[in-house]
Amino acid sequence: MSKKPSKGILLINLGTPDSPSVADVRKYLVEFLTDGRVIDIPALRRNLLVRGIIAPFRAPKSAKLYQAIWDDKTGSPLLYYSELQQRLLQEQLGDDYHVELAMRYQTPSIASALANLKPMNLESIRVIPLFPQYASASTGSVIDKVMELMRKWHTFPEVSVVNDFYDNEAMIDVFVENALTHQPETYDHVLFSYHGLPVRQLTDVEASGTHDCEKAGCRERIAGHNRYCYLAQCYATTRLLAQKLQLSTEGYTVCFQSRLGKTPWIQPYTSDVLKDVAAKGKKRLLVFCPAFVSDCLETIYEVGTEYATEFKDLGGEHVQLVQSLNAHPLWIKGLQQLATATR
Ligand SMILES: C=CC1=C(C)c2cc3[nH]c(cc4nc(cc5[nH]c(cc1n2)c(C)c5CCC(=O)O)C(CCC(=O)O)=C4C)c(C)c3C=C
Ligand SMILES: [Fe+2]
Ligand SMILES: [Fe+2]
Repeated sequence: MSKKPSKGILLINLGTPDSPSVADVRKYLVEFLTDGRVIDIPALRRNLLVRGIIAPFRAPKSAKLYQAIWDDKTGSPLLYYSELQQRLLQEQLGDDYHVELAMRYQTPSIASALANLKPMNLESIRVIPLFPQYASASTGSVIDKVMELMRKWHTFPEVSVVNDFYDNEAMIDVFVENALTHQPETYDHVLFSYHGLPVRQLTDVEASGTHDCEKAGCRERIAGHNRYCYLAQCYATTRLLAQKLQLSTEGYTVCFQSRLGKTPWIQPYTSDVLKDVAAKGKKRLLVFCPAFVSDCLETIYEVGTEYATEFKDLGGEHVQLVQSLNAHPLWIKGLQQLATATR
């Protein structure tokens, strides 16, 4: 007879449309982009902008991109790999644990995952937002939503949250192992391309509300004052990867992709870096996307197709995306460590 679980683990990733149809992509974009932590402008303006302009114009274009990465059998790569991670982590943790998966936007929802966990009368629930580096727009939004929903519970198990894991050893080792399958020494340059963010979303990283990455030295070090700065965490992840790969500082560049809108986002932008490295005569690029634990639209399409085409148009020869952590057994061990560690 199998034991009743006493501990709950809630894995939460960003979310993906239910299908690559324009209607489902529009529904996804509306839910995602009307989140005040993602587009951090006053609610009325945000709603008008997203519902009236961004979603109607972006949905048909994004739907085409989703159609390009959608698998006939397994659907969205992000959901496919997230479900695999949930299943494999459950197998790894055994009967004492119950592992749920949720998406911040669309399905499976955080509300449904919590509704599954609530009647289990668990001793503890650990929430693991699947974003290695902390940002208010990603991890912050997940925690906000979980708190909003759990606030209504009458009794609480012991609740804990993993707020970041930018230096997780298993994560670093899997990216390195995946890169080694491509013989990194045969590339002219390495890019570490992270998801971008509007610069203004980093000012509240310090309680004064005046955090400035250049003054705080976020590209060089991570310490108490910039502990929760997304940019500082991206550079810290990069230093660990570069060290393990024995890359010289001239051999790689950190950059930020997926910019939306006209306000300044954190720089350098990946598309500008592609121009720079092409102008320097580099022909073969190896690209890591260490802000994602699963391959998704931003890795498979934006890097693997869009940036690869852009680079070739600039005179480059080849862009090789390093596969994400996906269902790598060592990453499942990394998840197990995040699920069980007390730190
Ligand atoms: C203001 C806009 C956006 C912010 C801020 C933002 C932050 C952010 N996003 C991720 C992770 C993912 N984003 C993905 C897709 C995606 N992101 C935005 C916009 C912002 N993201 C849009 C509009 C989209 C949809 C696709 C498109 O239309 O271009 C994905 C992929 C999802 C998938 O289905 O495959 C991920 C993952 C992080 C980690 C983050 C903050 C650091
Ligand atoms: Fe995004
Ligand atoms: Fe910073």
